[in-house]
Amino acid sequence: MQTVDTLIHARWVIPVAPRGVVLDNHSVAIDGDKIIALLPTSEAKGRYSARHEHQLAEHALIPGLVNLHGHSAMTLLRGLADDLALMDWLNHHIWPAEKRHLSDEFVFDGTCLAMAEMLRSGTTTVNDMYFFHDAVARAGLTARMRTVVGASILEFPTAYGVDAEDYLSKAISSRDRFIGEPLVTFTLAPHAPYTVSDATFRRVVTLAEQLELGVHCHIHETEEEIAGSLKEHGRRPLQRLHELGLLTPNLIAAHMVHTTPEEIELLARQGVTIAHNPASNMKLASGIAQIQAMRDADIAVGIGTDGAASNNKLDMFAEMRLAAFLGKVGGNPKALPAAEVLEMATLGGARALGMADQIGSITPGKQADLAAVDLSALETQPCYDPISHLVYAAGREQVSDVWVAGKALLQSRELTTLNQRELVAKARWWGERVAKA
Ligand SMILES: CSC[C@H]1O[C@@H](n2cnc3c(O)ncnc32)[C@H](O)[C@@H]1O
Ligand SMILES: [Zn+2]
Repeated sequence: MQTVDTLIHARWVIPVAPRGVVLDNHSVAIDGDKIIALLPTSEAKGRYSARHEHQLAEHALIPGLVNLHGHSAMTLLRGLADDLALMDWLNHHIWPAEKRHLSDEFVFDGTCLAMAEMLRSGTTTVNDMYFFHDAVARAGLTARMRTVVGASILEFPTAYGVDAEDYLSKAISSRDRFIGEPLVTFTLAPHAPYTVSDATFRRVVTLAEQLELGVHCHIHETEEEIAGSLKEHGRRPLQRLHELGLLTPNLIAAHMVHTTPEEIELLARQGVTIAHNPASNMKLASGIAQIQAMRDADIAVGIGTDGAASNNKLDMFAEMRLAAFLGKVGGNPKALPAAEVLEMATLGGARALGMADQIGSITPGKQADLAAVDLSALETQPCYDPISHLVYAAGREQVSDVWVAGKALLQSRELTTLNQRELVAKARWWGERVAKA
């Protein structure tokens, strides 16, 4: 008998790679931060003894979900401005509120609140993009959630920086302070083609190459963005970014709602990856991204929630369902089937982040980032196909347990690293200040 840290016995294990596989009555053995074995429960019980053993008799065990595009701290601005188009929402509501209220403390508290919500929804990795990068990283370390800190860069002053040089230097020093933290990594996050100059994009390309950092940017989110670029630059944003050298496999393009067939070919040729944000794209009336066409072109696509002020949930189960449904509204019911959508929400995100060797599937040798979903609820009975239920029927409240790097962060729906009561009290406190101003 080999002693390991944790043994999880599940009714179903859905490893995600290979796509669509459901393993009945299987177990996952974890030692330290890694998955060391995936095997039938009958064999696991004879081969391993464990310090922590979990019987998940009616659960599906899946890789932790990867939220490929978020602005975590915007939980504290949720519900402040709804039913608006993107630029009206940003210019007249969100940017003024961010200018008035953002601080290191606001971003730390808002990000912890978001992480609590995400962990309770089975999300184990967030690819964030916001201001006060140290606060985001500290929240990730506090929650022990896998965090990719998108160090935002734009041209105009905010509560965090004065100009592009200032944001860039803050990005680099934040990244230097957290080097060596296994759960925290950085990307450079130029906000969007309409807020970042050619010169700054060129600096981002050079720095990303020098420091081996990914790049995360909102691109082709609205028709207005494209019209503005044609007027100002004489070309569509994607063409402009291509000429500036941005289009590489290191780029995560968030939204990419409006694309021509030639642009999909270009994205595929350049190896750009996409963060699909179905709820935010619908709520801001931005449009429907051509995800099936992108998948047909072999583009890596992951799924994101965007911020809680434009979604208004941080619920990857809701996003999976919407992604599958939006895939079909063009008339093809076979577009984006459940198994492919689950793959997008896990391995697709991991691929986009360049982390597919570490996370995104239940594979021995990878990090033990896992979520257990209790399918015994009446809403998910009977169960012919757990992948169908995960995408089409289950809700985030059915997530019972979550592990990141082998550590249990949610146990029977109780958070272990974050204090739920404190988070609620702080959210109320911030809410009163925001409502007053
Ligand atoms: C530069 S960091 C984040 C910056 O982006 C704003 N934001 C939030 N959601 C969106 C979106 O869908 N498109 C563009 N910008 C967005 C957020 O409020 C911050 O100012
Ligand atoms: Zn966004």
